[in-house]
Amino acid sequence: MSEPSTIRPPSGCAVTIDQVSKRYGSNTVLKSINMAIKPGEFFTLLGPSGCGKTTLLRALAGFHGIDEGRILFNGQDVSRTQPWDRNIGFVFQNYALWPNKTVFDNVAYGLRIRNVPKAEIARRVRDALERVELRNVEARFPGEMSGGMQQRIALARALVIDPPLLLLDEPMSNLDAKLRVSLRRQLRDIQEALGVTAIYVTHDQEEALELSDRVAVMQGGIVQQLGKPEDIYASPSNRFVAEFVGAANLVDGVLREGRFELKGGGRIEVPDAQTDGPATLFVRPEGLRLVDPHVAGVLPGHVASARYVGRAWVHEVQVSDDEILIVDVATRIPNGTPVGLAINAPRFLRAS
Ligand SMILES: Nc1ncnc2c1ncn2[C@@H]1O[C@H](COP(=O)(O)OP(=O)(O)OP(=O)(O)O)[C@@H](O)[C@H]1O
Repeated sequence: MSEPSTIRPPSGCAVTIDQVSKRYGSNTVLKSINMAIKPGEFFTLLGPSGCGKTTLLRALAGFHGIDEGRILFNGQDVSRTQPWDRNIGFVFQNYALWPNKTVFDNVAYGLRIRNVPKAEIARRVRDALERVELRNVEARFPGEMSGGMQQRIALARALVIDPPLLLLDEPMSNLDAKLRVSLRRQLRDIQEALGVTAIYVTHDQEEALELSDRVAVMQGGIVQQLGKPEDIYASPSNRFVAEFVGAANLVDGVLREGRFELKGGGRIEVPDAQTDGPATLFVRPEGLRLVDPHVAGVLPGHVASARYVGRAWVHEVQVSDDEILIVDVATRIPNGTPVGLAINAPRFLRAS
């Protein structure tokens, strides 16, 4: 093992992932990953099950090694540094609290192994619990507490050592929807107040978009797109990203002289389209408007179905035998009604 190299800058640390690859036998689960995460950034690894996001997070923590590449904290190579010398806070999906230890002992653990004096431990445990808005719970046991409280204790335990880097592996996935939303906000407030760098793993696109400064969308051990939530949502770089980060209409066809001709028939005016040729139209449901089908340049169709999702009625509009587009509308329109579709901001992906 190399000499102890506890990395402890005053606030959030910069994380560089440089050409990192990881194999399990013949299965390469991380393929030359490159990322530069800024100090104090809230950065999310988003992707479906098996894409490699947990493997990457655990490699950052030092829980397992990497086969190629380097991991740098504030410019310092930690690829071979043991987990306890990386000085990171880690929050697990299942909380990983010790059931037979009190809340105090759970939170104090990281300080005790660092030989912090007793009085300071008491103060820092109290401060960490207050930070997650838990008071008078030190003597209780995790099993007596709700899932949301247990996750806040796990967060307090990660933060008590004052880490420059906080790693979180699907920490909300066992909680109900309402609690997830309130905990998200609390987590983001705490992260910003402390200035700690956070790297968060999730398969929940809504969570990723709401929480993050930047998101890396992963699939098959590769980063498909890395950017700000609004850019990834509005301008996905390919079909996978378009479909993974929200509802998407993706329609194959040909661009010709300011019009998009759908493969299955029908056309729509797209005066700003730059190039002609085969293309895939990409538009979110909220980017389509229902208009009079007789207006020139709109795509005619009829309402095939509608379902209520709270914020809107999601309508399916049949525009050809094998093409259905989805559009958000404030009120329900009966099935079979002839409608026209107009596009607010069409974008085109390379043809597939
Ligand atoms: N210890 C291991 N031994 C062998 N293969 C593994 C091991 N851990 C993970 N894998 C494989 O590596 C790939 C990536 O797994 P990983 O857990 O990183 O994905 P993930 O995106 O986090 O998915 P999930 O959300 O389901 O945890 C998967 O194919 C998985 O089966």
